[in-house]
Amino acid sequence: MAFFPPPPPDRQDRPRPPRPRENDWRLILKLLPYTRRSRKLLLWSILLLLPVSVAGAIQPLIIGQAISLLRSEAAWPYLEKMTLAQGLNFLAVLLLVTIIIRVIFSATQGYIIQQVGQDITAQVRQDLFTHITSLSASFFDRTPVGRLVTRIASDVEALGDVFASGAIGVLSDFVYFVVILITIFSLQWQLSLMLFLMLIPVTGLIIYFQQQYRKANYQVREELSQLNSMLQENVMGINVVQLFRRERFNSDMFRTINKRYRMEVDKTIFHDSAISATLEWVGLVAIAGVLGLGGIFVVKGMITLGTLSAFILYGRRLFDPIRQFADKFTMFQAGFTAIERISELLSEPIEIRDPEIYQNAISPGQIISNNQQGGEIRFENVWFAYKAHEYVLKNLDFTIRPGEKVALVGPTGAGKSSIIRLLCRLYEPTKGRILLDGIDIRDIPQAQLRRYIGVILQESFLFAGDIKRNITLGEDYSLDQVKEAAQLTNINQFIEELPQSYDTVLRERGANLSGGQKQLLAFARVAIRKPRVLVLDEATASLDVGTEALIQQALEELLKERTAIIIAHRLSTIRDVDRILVLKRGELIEQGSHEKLLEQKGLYASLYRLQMLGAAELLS
Ligand SMILES: Nc1ncnc2c1ncn2[C@@H]1O[C@H](COP(=O)(O)OP(=O)(O)OP(=O)(O)O)[C@@H](O)[C@H]1O
Repeated sequence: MAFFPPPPPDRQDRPRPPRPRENDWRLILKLLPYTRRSRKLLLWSILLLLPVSVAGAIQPLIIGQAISLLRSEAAWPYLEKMTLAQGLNFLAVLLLVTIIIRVIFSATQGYIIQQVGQDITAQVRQDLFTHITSLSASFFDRTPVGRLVTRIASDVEALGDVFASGAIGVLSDFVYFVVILITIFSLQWQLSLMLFLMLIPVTGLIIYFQQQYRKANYQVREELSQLNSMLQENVMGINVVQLFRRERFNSDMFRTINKRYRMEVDKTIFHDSAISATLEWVGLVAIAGVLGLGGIFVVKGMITLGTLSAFILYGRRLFDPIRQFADKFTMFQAGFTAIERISELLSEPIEIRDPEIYQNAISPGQIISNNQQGGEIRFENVWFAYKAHEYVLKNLDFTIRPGEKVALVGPTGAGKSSIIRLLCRLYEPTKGRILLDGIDIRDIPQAQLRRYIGVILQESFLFAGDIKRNITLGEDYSLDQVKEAAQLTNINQFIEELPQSYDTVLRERGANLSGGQKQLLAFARVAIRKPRVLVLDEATASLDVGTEALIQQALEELLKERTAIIIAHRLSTIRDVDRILVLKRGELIEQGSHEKLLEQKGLYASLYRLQMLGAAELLS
């Protein structure tokens, strides 16, 4: 059986309803540490807000003054001292200056903020990657890969958008809004008050639509994760899909999820459009109001036509930041959803940790005395359950001596692979403990533990990249060491016959190699690390007879003076091991040499007889 088991069936279930949401402010606070590195740049972009807003806010005032000049109404005192042409020229230059300030400063601010946004996004992406790769195997049992990919890719992207154009944009809209409010109230309070009062229903609507949009958006992201999971699963399992003619069936399933996704997206579009339309409408009503009330004031001589013109422009500009906020709001809400989902993932506990006090951690080799070889494995009353109370390993208690070769045998699902997963600390025992050379494996740093134990699975994963890197896996080994390992595992000749030898690039998952070649590479990968304990989980099952002969020879070399645990369904391949442990439903029911177990006439003997019978029938 494969080392990493298939996902439990409930994995593809419909998304769980969203958890109770965290307060938006608390979500933003979670991001604050990420801004630390960019503090200076952020400060600069905030400082630029004021000149940009003031320059924007005085433009209607300048236009109003120009109209007052043209109509010979009261204007600013120093304008009245000038001729009409001088006054208009002065106002035109002033307007130009405000435009230039706005263009230059906003562009600079935009550039700075994009940089900060990208920096923060990169940090979050990195943290997520590091965190995800540190999570235990049980987390991956319950989380579809597509969901993780969505979080690292599109959720982080949505977060980046918030920073790149949203966060400071909203702040700048707010500052602009406040500066305009102060300006208009100092110009004419009745008209200003009317404009201000119109903002109250708008705010109410924004809050309502914000909530609706947020809900819909959370579902959109969940459905997108489902969509990606399904896509990923179908691509990974494309052979099965095609061999079993599941194309149409899977396509129908995909259509259902796709439809659900589209329906959720429709909801977000509805709320998004509703808010823009409402704002547009309220903005127009506000201008009509200003015209009506302002017209009366002009007739009564309370204000000049210049001031009224300025107010009409302000009417639009006051709603501009709100309209822009509404536009960004979509992105902002998507960003909040993204932060929520990302922080959910970041707060996923790392269950398997290195010992607290790292310095005190011991490596198994350290305690081996000179006359001892090392590599003793001891399971001490080990119980283990993937799901609470459903024990798949029950009270296992055995010792494997240094250098001993032990085979694990038992029917499917007996718990053989689980034993190995516990030994490598991919999972922790529910009860009991596992000792390596007398040390609890929880006290051994994981890096050392994994170096001490070399595991070869039935199907080894190869990465896209060259052959050498697939053997070294990024560690510091010389080409000679790589060659030596390849020679030991009989794959050297094959590699050297390739056009680029050790630099030959493998496609993703080693798609350009045969199953046997992949397996031989996996052997080399372990051989170069010279582990004390060797674990083979059905490692030779996928090899043809010729390759197996090659491997058998390599194995003999590899197994010399090493402790080894071998899982093999073909019992003929494990006859020569020192001891066979027979498992049934998680319990150790027999142990001994091949001959001794045959004499016992227990489960092993009947399994062996069955296999021999099968082989004889095949031969006849
Ligand atoms: N990730 C998992 N989550 C839940 N249950 C699991 C998981 N992996 C395995 N199991 C269950 O644990 C039991 C033991 O599985 P294990 O893979 O250890 O068996 P095995 O003896 O290696 O089987 P095989 O001979 O088929 O490889 C099985 O009943 C299996 O269904």
